[in-house]
Amino acid sequence: MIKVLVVEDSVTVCKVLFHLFQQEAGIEVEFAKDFKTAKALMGKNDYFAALCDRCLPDAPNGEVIEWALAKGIPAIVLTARMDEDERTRLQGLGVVDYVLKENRFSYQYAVGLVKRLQRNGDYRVLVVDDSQVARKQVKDLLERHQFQVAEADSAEAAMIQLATGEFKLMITDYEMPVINGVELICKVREQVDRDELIIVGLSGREEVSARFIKYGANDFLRKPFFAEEFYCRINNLIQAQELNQKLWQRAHLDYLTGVANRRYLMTQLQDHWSQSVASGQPLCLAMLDVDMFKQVNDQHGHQAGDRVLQFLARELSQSLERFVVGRVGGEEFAVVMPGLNGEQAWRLIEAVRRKVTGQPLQLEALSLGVSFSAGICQGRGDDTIDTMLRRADEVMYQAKEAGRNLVLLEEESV
Ligand SMILES: Nc1nc2c(ncn2[C@@H]2O[C@H](COP(=O)(O)OP(=O)(O)OP(=O)(O)O)[C@@H](O)[C@H]2O)c(=O)[nH]1
Repeated sequence: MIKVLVVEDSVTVCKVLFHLFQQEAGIEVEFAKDFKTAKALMGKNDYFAALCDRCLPDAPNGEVIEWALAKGIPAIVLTARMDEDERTRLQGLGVVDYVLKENRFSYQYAVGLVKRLQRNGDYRVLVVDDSQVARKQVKDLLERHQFQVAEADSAEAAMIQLATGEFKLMITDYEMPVINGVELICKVREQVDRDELIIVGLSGREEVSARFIKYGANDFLRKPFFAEEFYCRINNLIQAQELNQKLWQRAHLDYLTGVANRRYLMTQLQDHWSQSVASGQPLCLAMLDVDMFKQVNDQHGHQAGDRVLQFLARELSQSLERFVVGRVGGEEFAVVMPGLNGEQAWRLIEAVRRKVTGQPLQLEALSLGVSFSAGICQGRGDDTIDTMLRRADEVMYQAKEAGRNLVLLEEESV
């Protein structure tokens, strides 16, 4: 939970912001109607950010903004008017942004900005430039928007840092000794695609801008650039990437449990099977079905049934981190286990069965015992993914017939 302070003397603006913040989980908002109250609150509370009215009865010239910044609180300015001089002055002070109090979209933008800053805190950015002064300028801008920033003074140093795979964004200059920014992008793109790492090129040379994009940058900025444009571009790129990730998740993951959906599991199974055939490494497939699941729904309701599915999916994902877990039907899950032979796969799934049956699921006052039956087969030379699925399914039904709460390995896979 983060705490945000709104310093604003207009009751209407406070009401609108209160309403908008209330819809956001994880943000607590406090209000101060004047500079004096704001100072007292900032003195005793830790604020993640402050939305500060530029003109208050007891602070008509943005004094509250400077006060918040001096306390290390990121400040977003609320203002009725803005001109070029004031914009430059505010940027110089180091504010996050300013919001013109025009309409409800302005306030939505302000609330969205707080959420953006909160998420930015999880993102690492690499700034690549041989000039320390230029690196510092970009780093300062990024830190103002809460990004975690690392620096590299050459393309070679950047490649080493990028190998950690921790970065969301790289901002690179063009002109650097030995390897320039465009060459760096070419090298990076051999390993990491546009969805995994956003790259922005910086250059004062017009002809370089297009080359940045052609060779794999997501965007570029001409130097010298305005801080406001810099932030708009970076935020847009990150929002687009977040949206892509959301779309990817919707297309590939099961909405209820968060594990792979049927289609994604099938493509993963196909890929792993092709690799297994090519490498000669074993591949096992397990099909799991919750026992007496209809009874759970009938006796305790559909919601309780959903909780059982979520519980099992969580247990499977946690215990089988290295493998692909998917929900392939109502109460049916599958696990793709490359590199394991039948015995090894059986031991692993059996360990999960013991763990699941050993800890009843607590649903408020209700304690629900959950168990599953599973069938495992190891891929053979003449298999397709369909024959593997059929064989694992058949063994799973044998486990059901044998009394449930049982993991069986296909005889031929022993
Ligand atoms: N809560 C919930 N139930 C689901 C979902 N999808 C399928 N089901 C239910 O899963 C149940 C499956 O029941 P059955 O196939 O008869 O199997 P079972 O009761 O688990 O019995 P055995 O498999 O023989 O142990 C049905 O009642 C479906 O309505 C879901 O997403 N949520």
